[in-house]
Amino acid sequence: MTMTAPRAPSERPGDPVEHAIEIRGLAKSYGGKRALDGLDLTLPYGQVVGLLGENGCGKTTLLKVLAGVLADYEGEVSIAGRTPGPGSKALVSFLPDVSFLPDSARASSCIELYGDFFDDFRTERARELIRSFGIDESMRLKEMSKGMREKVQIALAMARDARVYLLDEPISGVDPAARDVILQGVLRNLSEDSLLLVSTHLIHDLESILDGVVIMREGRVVLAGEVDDLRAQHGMSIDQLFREVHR
Ligand SMILES: Nc1ncnc2c1ncn2[C@@H]1O[C@H](COP(=O)(O)OP(=O)(O)OP(=O)(O)O)[C@@H](O)[C@H]1O
Repeated sequence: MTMTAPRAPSERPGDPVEHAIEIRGLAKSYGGKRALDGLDLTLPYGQVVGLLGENGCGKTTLLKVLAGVLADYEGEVSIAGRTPGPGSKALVSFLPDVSFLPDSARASSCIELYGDFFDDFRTERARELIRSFGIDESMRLKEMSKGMREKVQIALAMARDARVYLLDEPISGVDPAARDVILQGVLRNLSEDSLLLVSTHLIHDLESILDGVVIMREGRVVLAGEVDDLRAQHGMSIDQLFREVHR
């Protein structure tokens, strides 16, 4: 499945286009269980794309392969022009769906940790985001609720100047009233030539910020496209379309 973006002004007709993500025939099994089953996907820079699909269809597995966390897969995968691995991690900001920061650390120490680790990390941006999400950076993570920890992790992921952001279920623990504040913070810090790929079950909350959508089923992509085109073609919201695909 392929999604296209308008040509950047610097590109000339005939130039080879570097896509943010290019995947051909991706397969990944856990023991005998097939989680990804010959998945094809091409995504351009400059978009916010929602990754949708029922429980167990392979969203997290796909994001882990793209992030360079899972290496034993079959097929061809390119992200930001590189094979996922140590070389791609400098260009790709990955937010996993589990808490990965030391529990006893204060948010301020996590900011320092990220600053030491990633050349593209912007400390002031992280501070501003954490503040705008209503978190006191002197708090320890273990004193925070699940939603507060999620906010810190989102702020850290978005404070990098990455080419591709991969967010796995970023706002599932955040209360509905705060979700808009978080999403606006995410968009505010997203450069126009980056790709943001975000997996979610909260289609209704995210639909307004999405340029594109990828719908997965049983380890493959069953539908991908620009949200405006899909809404016009099918005469329904993305939320309704998702339900139709899974009926
Ligand atoms: N570490 C693992 N060991 C064995 N099987 C796994 C492992 N991780 C995932 N699976 C299996 O791979 C399949 C895809 O799982 P994955 O977590 O990628 O789905 P998902 O679409 O992210 O689901 P959800 O929406 O529930 O988060 C599932 O059948 C799951 O049981």
